[in-house]
Amino acid sequence: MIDVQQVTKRYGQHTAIDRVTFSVAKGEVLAFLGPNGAGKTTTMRILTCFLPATEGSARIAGYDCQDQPLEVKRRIGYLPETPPVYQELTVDEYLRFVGQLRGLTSNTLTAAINREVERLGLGPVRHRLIGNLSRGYRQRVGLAQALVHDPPVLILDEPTVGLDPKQIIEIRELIRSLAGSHSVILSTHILPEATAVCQRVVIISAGRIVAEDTPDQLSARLRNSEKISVVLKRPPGDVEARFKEIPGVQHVLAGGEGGGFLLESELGHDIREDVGRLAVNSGWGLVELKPVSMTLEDVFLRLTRHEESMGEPGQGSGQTELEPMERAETSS
Ligand SMILES: Nc1ncnc2c1ncn2[C@@H]1O[C@H](COP(=O)(O)OP(=O)(O)OP(=O)(O)O)[C@@H](O)[C@H]1O
Repeated sequence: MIDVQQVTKRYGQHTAIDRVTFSVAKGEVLAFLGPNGAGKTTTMRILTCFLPATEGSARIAGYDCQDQPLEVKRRIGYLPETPPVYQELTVDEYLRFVGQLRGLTSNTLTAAINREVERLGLGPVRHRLIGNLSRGYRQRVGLAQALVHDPPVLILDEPTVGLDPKQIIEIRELIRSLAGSHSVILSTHILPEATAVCQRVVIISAGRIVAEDTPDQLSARLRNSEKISVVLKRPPGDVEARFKEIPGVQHVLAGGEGGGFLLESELGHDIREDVGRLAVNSGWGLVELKPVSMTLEDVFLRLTRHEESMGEPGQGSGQTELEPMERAETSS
């Protein structure tokens, strides 16, 4: 239903997204997960025909976002980060206005408005001015305008930002209820939101897709490698290379201050004895050696943390961040 192939967007010299490729099946809810500035809004804007891609192709229901924007727009509902509502209209008036823009007429229009008012629990406020509504209600009105023409595809950009916990739960439930009947892309920087609401997660970092899977599979991959934490008082300069010589060690990460290292090995390959022996025999001052478990959150942070330290996508260190997931893939 949504097909994005090798899409790149450059703003002048700055590459905002770099060869982004993913697809969303009919009735599927996909999370587009990434930290601020990763390129989520840029991708949403290309899909909704607000921006042309510099390279690559984006298609919705078979129509090209660049060449057939009217056909695409007929088939999508879009909720941008800030809901596009008119404060001086009532909810009813606004939905009527949007419905008419979407080409709905008389009976169909009234039925569509009633359907969305019911679906979004807007009954108590339908005759109130939007400007006087709480942020949660305004967000629901934003969703109602995206749904009023009953599009097969919904594109939601950070739909729960700024809402209170109760409102967040309500909006998430609503999005979940759209699965099956609608194809949805939900852009978010909140990992639990992605895993709670979506059937599949695409993780974007510095304009590149760094992982794509179901929430369960992403977690399962974590269990496919073993990790130990090692702390040394006197690590030598070539400690990482020395650790890598141990059979089964796949990856060594320097863990910040205090001589800490994270070693990853194949599932079922217990490297603790070899690591301990090497550290003790070499006089490195072994003070800690323990297994660690990583959560999905840890992996997300590792996949995306270079965001702060690197700018342009495609310039080097992003590859290092990719390795843990790629390695997990080969061992699963
Ligand atoms: N019009 C623009 N001109 C120049 N650079 C831009 C423009 N819009 C976005 N960018 C840059 O492109 C990159 C991606 O921005 P984008 O808004 O798509 O990220 P995002 O993942 O949606 O982040 P956020 O959640 O903060 O909105 C950022 O580095 C941003 O500064």
